[in-house]
Amino acid sequence: MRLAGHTLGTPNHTVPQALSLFRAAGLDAAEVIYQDEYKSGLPLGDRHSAMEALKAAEGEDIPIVGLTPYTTAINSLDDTEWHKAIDEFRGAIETAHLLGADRVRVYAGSWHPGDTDHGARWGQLRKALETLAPEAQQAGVRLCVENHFGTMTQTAAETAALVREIAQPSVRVLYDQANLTFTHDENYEEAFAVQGDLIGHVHVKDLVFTNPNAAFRATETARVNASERAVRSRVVGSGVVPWAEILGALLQNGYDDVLSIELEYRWHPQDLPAPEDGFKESASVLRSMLTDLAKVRNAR
Ligand SMILES: O=C1C[C@@H](O)[C@H](O)[C@@H](O)C1=O
Repeated sequence: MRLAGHTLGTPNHTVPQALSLFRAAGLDAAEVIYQDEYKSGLPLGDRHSAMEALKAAEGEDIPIVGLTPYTTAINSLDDTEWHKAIDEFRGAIETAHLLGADRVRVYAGSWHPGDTDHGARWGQLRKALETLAPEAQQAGVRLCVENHFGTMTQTAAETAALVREIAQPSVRVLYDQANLTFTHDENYEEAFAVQGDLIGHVHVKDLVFTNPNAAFRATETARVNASERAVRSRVVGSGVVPWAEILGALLQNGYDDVLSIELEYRWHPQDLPAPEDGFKESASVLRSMLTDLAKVRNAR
């Protein structure tokens, strides 16, 4: 497996500074946010910033393997909004190609309690992915639909259903067990049962519950706001997500690729150590879990 740092964890670093931090933390690669006005991200369609990031990535020997747009309007019923969202994804695919990154995160539109027209919005989402899939394929990029609250694929079952409906190799699942855990959806065994064969990318983070019985609620998509949280973010290995077992299940399902460490320092810095320490600790915990798994496998 290759360990990547996600720039969600480095809000106060420019992209080149974040790449240097990831190298110092012992990581192998980077996933970079693709969004305007975020210090640790690449602005939409900004070729110059992308080329600077590429130069820094080559200098640090930390390849940028993924981009993370925050676009949500791919399930919009408004034609202008929908086309704008498609164009944003086209920009992300083109930028990923320029950087040599082979994956782009996809939010399955926007979907919140009380929203209506599920069928029509799902149709727009399908149309968006069917439009973008061949373009992504051509660019050597896979579109990874995340298990994510505030979208139409909060659960693993919904994510798998969408990806199976699209049925294109360039559209895969972005597996995020921490999201599934704090929304009280599938546990890892249930998640693998429905989407284990579809995984194209993985986000790694951890948490503890402050109130395990509180029903999940999020009015936003990019984050759960402070007043709605029933969890605290933790460094991988010090929360409730069973990462050693999940890594074993990933390998068993044939996923031996990037694990992207998503320290949620951008949103919840009070819960986490400074990124310099948080990424180093995460890398060391994950490497030790992987070493233990390799020992067990070799002993068979
Ligand atoms: O799983 C996630 C949690 C959010 O905090 C973050 O903004 C988002 O990008 C994500 O992937």
